[in-house]
Formats: sequence, C-alpha cells, structure tokens
Amino acid sequence: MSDTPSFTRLTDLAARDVGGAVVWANDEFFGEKEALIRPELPTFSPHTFGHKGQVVDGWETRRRRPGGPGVQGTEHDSAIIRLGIPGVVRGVTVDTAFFIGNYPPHARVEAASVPGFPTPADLLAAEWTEIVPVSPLSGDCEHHFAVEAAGGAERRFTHVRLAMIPDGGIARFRVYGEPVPDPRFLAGVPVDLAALTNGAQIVAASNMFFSAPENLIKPGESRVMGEGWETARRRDGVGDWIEVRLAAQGVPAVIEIDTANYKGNAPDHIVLLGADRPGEPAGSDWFEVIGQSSMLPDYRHRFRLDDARPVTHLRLEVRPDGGVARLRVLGTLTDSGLAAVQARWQDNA
Ligand SMILES: NC(=O)NC(NC(N)=O)C(=O)[O-]
Repeated sequence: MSDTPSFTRLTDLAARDVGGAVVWANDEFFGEKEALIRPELPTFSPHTFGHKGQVVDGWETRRRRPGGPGVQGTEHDSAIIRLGIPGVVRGVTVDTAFFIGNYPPHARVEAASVPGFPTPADLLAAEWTEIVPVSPLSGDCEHHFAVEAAGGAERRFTHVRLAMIPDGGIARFRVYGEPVPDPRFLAGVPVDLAALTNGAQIVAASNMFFSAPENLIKPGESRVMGEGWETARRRDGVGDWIEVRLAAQGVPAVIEIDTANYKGNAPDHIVLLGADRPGEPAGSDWFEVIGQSSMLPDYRHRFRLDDARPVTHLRLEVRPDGGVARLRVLGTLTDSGLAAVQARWQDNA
C-alpha cells in the first residue's frame, strides 16, 4: 500500500478542477459528498464541532440503523460521481485520511457509460460494471486499486459509483485514467488542441517542484498561483520545459501563454517548438513554432500563427525558470488527426 503505483501519474478524471461532480449519495449526514473530489489534500482540525458533529473534510455518512434515516432501500452507502473527462479508467485511490474510528471496512467501485445528460434517477437505473471488487480498507490510509480492462476490452466510462460498506467516512476518491474525447465535438471546428478535455497529455517536464505541469492544460482560468505550473528556482542557466502530446495531429492558429498570478516569478522569455510524429513519442525533430519571446508577469500572451505546419507535439521552453498558468493551442485537426480521434472513440465504445 505504501508504494504509489504508476497509474496515479495519469489524469484524475473525477477531480473537480477538470469538471467532475458528485451527483448523488444516499446519505451525507456528517460530511458533504462533494469533498470526495476536491483536488487539495484532505485536512483535519481536531475537536471542531458543528451542529451535526465533528467537522470533517470528506464524505461521511451517519451510523446505519435498520429502518433509520438515510438508509431506505440501500444495503450500504454509496455515491455517484460524474467524470469531468470521460475516459478509460486505469486505477482508483480511496483515501480514508483522518477517518480512524469511523472508516468503512470495505469499498467497491463500479463504472457506467451513460450518454446525454442523465439525471440521478437515470444513473441509478443504469447498467453498472464492477471495476474494483469489494475490498478491505483501513483507517487513515490511501488505498490504490488498479483497474483491469473488463473482459479484456477497454471501455470509456462517464460515471463511477463508490460504495462504502456498510457506512463511514472517505476523505478523497481519485479516478485515474486516459481521456477519450467524443470526436463529434472536434470535427470541423477550431478547438484547443492542447486541452486535457480534448485528449491532450503532458508527456514530459523538466521540473514540477511547486505545481504540476498538467495544470497548464486544465479547463478554466487559473485562479491562484498554485493552479498553474511552477518550477523551482534554477541556478544552472539551462531552462525549464514541458512537452505536450496534442489531442491529435492539428494545425495551430492561435497560441495563448498565460502567466496569470505569476507576478514575481514569471519566466523571462519562452520558445515554442513543434514536432509532427503521429503515433510516436516526440523525438529530437523539433522545429520552431514561436521564436524567442519576452514574457510579462501576470499576462495572457497571444500569438497568431499564419501558415503553421501540422503538429502532434509541442515543447514549451521557459527561461530561465518560473511559472506559466495556462497553455492554449487553438487550431483545427487535420483529416488524419480526426481519423485517429474517431478510431480511439470506436475502440473504447
Ligand atoms: N467523533 C466523530 O467523528 N463522530 C462521528 N462523526 C462525526 N463527524 O461527528 C461518528 O459517529 O463517526
């Protein structure tokens, strides 16, 4: 349990900051269900009581009593989470941090793929596939469970259901996996080729001391410094960088490099390189997309590209170091890029 498995380096598809939501729970008497998907680490303030009991940073149900409130029609407590980014699930983490006398002894996870805009009633009636069987939990502990492809076939899921058996508290729930975007929303319109929600992925980074490079391509604005990508102070003059694999091959038209909230720690300048290697990791065949350009603190820098070449990967170099909040790459998929997105969609239907 102490070794952190590699799937935890994938995107947390359920996190609130990528659009996840806890849409239903049969009970949340002591702790609200939405806490499950907060991106921040859980906290605890001992001997802090509200009208309902100890204040907790997690989803916590009441003690189940036969025929008592909150338990009608259920065998155990459960919550349904809408993934912010539908995709293939590779593993989950159930974190019982700070729940010691009140952790659930077992958990189980199921997943479903429900099209459209399902209501909680639609979800309760949906067909669910078990992705983590009933498994023992201990108190105040992170539990990592790898998810095997059901029957050997990979599936794109839109929702997961977390059961705690029979009741208790869970601080955080992470659902790690690979986004699988719906090609209908990427065909024939300008899109952000670097967006996590469109299937882009950060594949390498020089440094992530203060915050994760994946933040660069998350949805929405970066509201505070901690929501961007910030490196440690460099003393070697080498410079920091990230590499992003785009949603698929596309032609970029407008690039945004936003240093929002980096006021005393924006990079001095950047260079943006591109590579066109469909189906392969980017190698050393980089070409210039944006030449050396000065950066201002706390500023959304926009660059218009004319006659750009198709790219599958971009490499953002920041010199000498510092923070960048967001990288946006507005452009259109090429025919072969769209075909790749469609093939992935069909493979995971
Ligand atoms: N001291 C507690 O935490 N008690 C109860 N929980 C809360 N949150 O008050 C309980 O019964 O699990």
